[in-house]
Amino acid sequence: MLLEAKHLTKTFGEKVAVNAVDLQIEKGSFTALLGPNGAGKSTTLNMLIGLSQPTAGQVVYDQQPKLGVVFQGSVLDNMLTVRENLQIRAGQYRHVPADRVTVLSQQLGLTNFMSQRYDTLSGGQRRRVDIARALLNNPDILFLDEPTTGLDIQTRRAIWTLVQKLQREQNLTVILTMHYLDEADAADNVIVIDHGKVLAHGTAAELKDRYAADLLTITTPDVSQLVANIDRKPTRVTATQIAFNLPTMQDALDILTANRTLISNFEFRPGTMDDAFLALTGKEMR
Ligand SMILES: Nc1ncnc2c1ncn2[C@@H]1O[C@H](COP(=O)(O)OP(=O)(O)OP(=O)(O)O)[C@@H](O)[C@H]1O
Repeated sequence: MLLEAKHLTKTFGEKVAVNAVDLQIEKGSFTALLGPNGAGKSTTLNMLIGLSQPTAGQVVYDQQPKLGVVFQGSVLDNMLTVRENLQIRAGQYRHVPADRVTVLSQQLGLTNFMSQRYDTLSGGQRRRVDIARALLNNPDILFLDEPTTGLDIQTRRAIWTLVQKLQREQNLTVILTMHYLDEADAADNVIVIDHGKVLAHGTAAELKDRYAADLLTITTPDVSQLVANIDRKPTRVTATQIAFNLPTMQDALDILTANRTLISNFEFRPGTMDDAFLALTGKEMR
């Protein structure tokens, strides 16, 4: 185990921001802390990186791994170019190889805008530079606090591809917080947090299996006959449609085959991370 949090707790006055959170992080894994605004994600992250002291509980690191952190707000200088920013930061570490900035700029696709001032970059370009900055000291664990918030969908995908590539190719351990549920698919380990507590954890597929039923919607000329035929409680019935939450796709196939003649159309949708999140927290992702 590379990193373990035991009963991690943080209170601000009366407010319990993080409540006895247990976490286990394996080397080379990709962990996503998922939760709505105010769930306690950033507070947890800040304790893991040592920026904030837990009120109770502890963070235990195996050996002394090097940490890289991408904060929500950038820590780079707007008035300097990308190259200047990275070189100045590289100079603040000991033992950073002379070609590190060049290597990272190639790896992260920054070469075209190295001479551009940081404040003239697009959101996605900035985020890539922020990630390069966090990788200067060749960290064992990369922490990212909501790295894709505020970016458009294509840029978000590009950032995910990049982070996954770093994880796979360099066996980097990645821990991040996120808001967009569809992106949790990339993680090996999704930890759903709300009100400072871990509500569930597992792979995205496990969470979907456990908390997000598949949805079968059938369009039929005879709703009442179909209701009578099927020995399950529908989740929704209209004049022409009937919908069921089902544990597996096989259940959907059974219903469709047995009622073929009554079906004019159907839609089958596997459970999504949004469904799982809704089931776990009782609220839509904000
Ligand atoms: N320094 C502080 N003083 C008082 N309350 C705080 C402080 N920092 C965080 N909190 C509270 O603790 C709770 C958890 O905040 P935190 O920033 O960890 O949430 P989050 O899950 O990261 O939310 P977001 O997705 O909005 O960033 C919130 O209710 C927040 O208002």
